[in-house]
Amino acid sequence: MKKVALITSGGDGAGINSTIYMLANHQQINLYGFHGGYNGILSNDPIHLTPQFVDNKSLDGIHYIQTGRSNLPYTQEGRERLHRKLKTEGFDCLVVCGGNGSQKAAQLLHQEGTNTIFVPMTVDNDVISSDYSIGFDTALNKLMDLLYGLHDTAVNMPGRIFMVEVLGGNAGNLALESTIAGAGDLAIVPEYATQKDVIVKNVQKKLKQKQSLIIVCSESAYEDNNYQSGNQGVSFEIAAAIEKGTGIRVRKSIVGFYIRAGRPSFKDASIAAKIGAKVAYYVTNNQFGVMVGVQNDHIQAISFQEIRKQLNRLHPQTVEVAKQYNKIIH
Ligand SMILES: Nc1ncnc2c1ncn2[C@@H]1O[C@H](COP(=O)(O)OP(=O)(O)OP(=O)(O)O)[C@@H](O)[C@H]1O
Ligand SMILES: O=P(O)(O)OC[C@H]1O[C@](O)(CO)[C@@H](O)[C@@H]1O
Repeated sequence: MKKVALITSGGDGAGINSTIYMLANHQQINLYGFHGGYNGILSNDPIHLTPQFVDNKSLDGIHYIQTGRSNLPYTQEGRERLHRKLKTEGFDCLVVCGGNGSQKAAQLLHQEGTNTIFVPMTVDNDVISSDYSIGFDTALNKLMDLLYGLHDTAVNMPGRIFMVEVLGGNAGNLALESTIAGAGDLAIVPEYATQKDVIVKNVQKKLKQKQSLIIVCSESAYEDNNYQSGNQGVSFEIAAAIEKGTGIRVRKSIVGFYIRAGRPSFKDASIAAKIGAKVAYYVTNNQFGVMVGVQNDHIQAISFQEIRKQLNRLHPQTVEVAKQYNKIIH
């Protein structure tokens, strides 16, 4: 039997319960979760995630384990405390589910002696060296729902410009993918950060071709690129410039946080469950220091040493289509 500690860290992502469910149901795994990210390992009692505990709840929007952001792993001293606690409690390994920051901390802990496995989970879909992060598809489905409504109201009451601001951290994946799938007119993304006056000219040009426009703006799509995590409202500044340049009032929506949770889509539940089964395989075969993510449509483990240094980029085919149809300014 392996005694496994599990945390989620950073923002939540729909589907992660399916990963936990598969681990909890493995016959050779005794699974414990700590609420509150890395800090929770020290400050919270472990919750025994037995098959009975996780039964019938794996598709819930509320996660078995609460996530959090923590200062501890940034310092050697903080990490020492984590190592000591996990060792004292007799854990064979730590499974961390989260985004890029959480991945970095997991790598450090592993290097320093705690057996660690990492699972990519963030609506931003920007985890280094994984093509997919748990939670992205559910978030996109929620954005699609908003876009269905905007298209309808755009017909019912024509002649409007809609501006939608979406999460995404430093990555434009949510904004760009929802623009292409949701028939938006323009995506404003940090990877193609643009001056406001250029955006206004682009909008003026588009208004010569159609009456209503839907613009999807990433929360970090700031012309000066000085975005800090958690900032919201950049779309209001861009909307103000568009109003000035076109004389048309912009109807704004900051979508915010409801896309981050909820019941998982098929894709998220499916990928998360398969990742859970693969993590169980690695744990029970004593193979640690890996991220179990997605590469070329396959659930695969990649060693921490192989993880590339550069950030994930937007999907190249989506960018190609966006450029071809003038849905990003490049
Ligand atoms: N450079 C780092 N060194 C050590 N630990 C880190 C580092 N960056 C982040 N962490 C740890 O990981 C936690 C989560 O990181 P962060 O806030 O960057 O979110 P994330 O994992 O990238 O997820 P999300 O995409 O949801 O924001 C931090 O609160 C901290 O505990
Ligand atoms: O929930 P917090 O700490 O405000 O963080 C917000 C950030 O987390 C994310 O939702 C990723 O989890 C980003 O898209 C966003 O910038």
